[in-house]
Amino acid sequence: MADKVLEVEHLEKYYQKKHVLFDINLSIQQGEVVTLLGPSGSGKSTLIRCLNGLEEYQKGTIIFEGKKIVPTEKNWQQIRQKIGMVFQSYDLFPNLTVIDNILLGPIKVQKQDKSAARVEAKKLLKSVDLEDYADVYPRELSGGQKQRVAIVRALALHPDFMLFDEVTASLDPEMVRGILNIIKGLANMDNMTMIVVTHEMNFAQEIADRVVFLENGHILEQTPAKQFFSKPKTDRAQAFLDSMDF
Ligand SMILES: Nc1ncnc2c1ncn2[C@@H]1O[C@H](COP(=O)(O)OP(=O)(O)OP(=O)(O)O)[C@@H](O)[C@H]1O
Repeated sequence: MADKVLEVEHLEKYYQKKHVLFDINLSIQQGEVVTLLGPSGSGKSTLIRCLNGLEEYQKGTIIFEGKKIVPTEKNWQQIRQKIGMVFQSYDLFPNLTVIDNILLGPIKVQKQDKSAARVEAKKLLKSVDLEDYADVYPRELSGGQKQRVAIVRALALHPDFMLFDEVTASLDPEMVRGILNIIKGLANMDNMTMIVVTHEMNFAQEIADRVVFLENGHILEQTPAKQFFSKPKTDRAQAFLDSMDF
């Protein structure tokens, strides 16, 4: 049986008094691609931010590769380096060139060898058709190009686990396919474990091994993707799929 990468048990999350995640239980194996689906406001972003240590949580445990993720404890920065995250909003540093955005983490945080990290960054840029953009600033890039840089920046840290949060939501339609194809390529790599939050149902169907369906902060079902998209277990998930027009 494949190794367990992530184990979430009885997770509860509040924003002040607002209870937003309820008794979340989730177990992900190495190489598994999970899409996290659910209506707007159901808690998808909050859940993956908790998994990456970006949000504190109030109850339960998150164990990543055998280590507990607790944002208030010292070791979480180290654990987090193994988890790559790409957001809807790119979050590139505007005052750094593309290559410096990519190299910041590998060199400053991970202390990778500078010249080797640069060679690898260039290779990764080439893999997303941006080899000529290493020395430009983010403001000179289109949304799709910025998102490709953000993906490369995450990959340069050699993550074991990737989290994608609505990464095509801010993009013009003609940019979306290119980004989805890159993620699809990653999903097909052996041993790349990922959680993808998306509203692109055809894409979710193409890449997912399993669907986790969230509503109002509760996991209503966790179903193999094939089954989910042909006949989900719950009426709520069926209603969600019916509303998605795909
Ligand atoms: N920083 C915050 N402070 C207070 N409440 C928040 C905060 N962030 C999110 N929420 C609330 O938590 C709930 C879950 O939000 P979240 O963004 O996780 O949902 P989502 O499923 O990712 O939504 P969407 O698909 O629209 O991005 C919502 O009710 C939201 O209003």
